[in-house]
Amino acid sequence: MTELLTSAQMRAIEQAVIASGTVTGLELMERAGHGVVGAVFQEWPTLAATSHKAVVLCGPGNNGGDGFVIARLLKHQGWDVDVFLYGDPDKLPPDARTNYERWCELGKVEALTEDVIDSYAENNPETALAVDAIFGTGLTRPFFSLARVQSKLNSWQAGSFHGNRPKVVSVDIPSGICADSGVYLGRTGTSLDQCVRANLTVSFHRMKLGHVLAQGPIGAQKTVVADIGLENWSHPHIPPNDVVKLKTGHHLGLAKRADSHKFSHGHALVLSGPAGQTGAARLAARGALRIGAGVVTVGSPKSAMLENAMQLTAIMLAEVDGPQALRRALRDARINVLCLGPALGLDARAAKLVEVALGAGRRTVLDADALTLLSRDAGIFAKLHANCVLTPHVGEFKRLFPDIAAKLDAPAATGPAYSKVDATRDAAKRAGCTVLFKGPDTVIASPEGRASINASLYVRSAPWLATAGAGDVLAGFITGLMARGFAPHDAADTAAYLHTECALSFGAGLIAEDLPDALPKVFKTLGL
Ligand SMILES: NC(=O)C1=CN([C@@H]2O[C@H](COP(=O)(O)OP(=O)(O)OC[C@H]3O[C@@H](n4cnc5c(N)ncnc54)[C@H](OP(=O)(O)O)[C@@H]3O)[C@@H](O)[C@H]2O)[C@@H](O)CC1
Ligand SMILES: [K+]
Repeated sequence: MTELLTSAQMRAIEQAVIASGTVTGLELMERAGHGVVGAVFQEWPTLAATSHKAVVLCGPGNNGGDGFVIARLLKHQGWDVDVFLYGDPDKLPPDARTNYERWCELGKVEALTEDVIDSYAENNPETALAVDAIFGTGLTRPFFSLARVQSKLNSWQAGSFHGNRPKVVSVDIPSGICADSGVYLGRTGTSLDQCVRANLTVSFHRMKLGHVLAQGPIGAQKTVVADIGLENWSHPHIPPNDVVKLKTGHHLGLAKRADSHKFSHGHALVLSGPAGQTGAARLAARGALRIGAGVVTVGSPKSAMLENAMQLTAIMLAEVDGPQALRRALRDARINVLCLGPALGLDARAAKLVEVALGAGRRTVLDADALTLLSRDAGIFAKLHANCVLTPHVGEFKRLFPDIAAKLDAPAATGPAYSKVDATRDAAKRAGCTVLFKGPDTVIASPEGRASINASLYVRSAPWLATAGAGDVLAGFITGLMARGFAPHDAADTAAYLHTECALSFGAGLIAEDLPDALPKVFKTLGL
């Protein structure tokens, strides 16, 4: 796990460390500049080998201040550096102003206007590096007057000026992206083309939420984090649940004890749909078994018993034709988790099964059709409890929480914009249970405000996961982990992490059946 910070949290950390007297804001800015230059040289060793030409675009705040530091450091290494400033130098905040003045001893500063890039790119084809230090975590509203600068920077990088393609590095976050939401703060209806698209983004201390949410990763392309010496100042006065965690492969708690037996790892019951619609439940059941549930049973309607029996081996089969049968099955207290939804159906039987399952109060994963049933019946929705996990994709989320989804979809005119984390937290609070809101930026939130993200982004990008049945397997993974005793939130974020790892491990050509079977290899990689 690592933390993803908001702008306000980053500012609080920065202010606390400065107030402690251990470091000044100016020193932090210097470290930030060094961090960017170091990251650039590491990313492109040819740039480190000899001096080149760079253009540094500075904005009116401390992001611009970092830009002046970078310009100075490159100049000291023999680079030819041109610097542009958007805004009035006299209005720069103190540390940025100091670095502006230090730069002025080395070179000139020209005004950054809308048309700068056109003429600059025409006249400076040898430029190897463009530094985007226009706005960072302080961007709170769209900056219309520079919209052309951003889009021209993108075309330049794409080679539209005589084929010259400078590398673009964004300082902290691509200018235009809201650091708290990843939302591009642009003119309504403008395209993302007008957000800076970097080749590399260098953030400080921790990634911000905007690096993994919404359009942030499209702008950032690749994000690295520079250490600016704030490590022991993680989050003073910031309540732990306010800090969003990015799931990583550390401390997943997946090892099994040598002296355990199958029932110490729980018994999951996955309810199947009618004949002809049984594959999804079996995918979920296989996922639950592979991830380590001790026993998994598919509860099948009478009509589908033969169909299920012909395709199940290690997974058990029980006839659960309707709500009465489910009540009977639940007399077995060893069944500690239920999974409902994958191709369950949308008829009265299915609705009744969801109602009975929720009434049992056991750990319950609700996916697919079960989510649609919840969105149709407020009475059933009201039965959700803290042991449930909902796993909506964006369409299901819209049906379940239409007002929250509308707020998330509304074009953002100001920052911090309402984010997917905000939306998932609000949804979890309303539902009274854990919500896993799927996407490349899967957000998991619980009613008390805890939130984490599984990012299938950057080097973990897993486009082959967009395949039929992958969601059923994810529901099964969560089910299996809850059977093993994981709390709902932990089960959901660990399952989402492993789901992506399975896709990455299998690679191209992945179909849903491959996901559970990729788990042993993933476990081995994790040292299990
Ligand atoms: N935190 C740390 O530990 C460290 C932070 N560091 C660096 O500081 C950066 C944060 O600096 P920051 O707070 O000064 O914000 P920044 O992004 O430069 O912009 C704010 C300025 O832009 C203005 N402005 C905003 N929107 C606008 C618009 N649409 N159009 C026009 N103007 C607009 C806004 O004006 P205002 O809203 O006040 O009117 C204000 O003047 C951070 O990203 C990192 O790079 C590092 O040095 C090391 C340690
Ligand atoms: K920037």
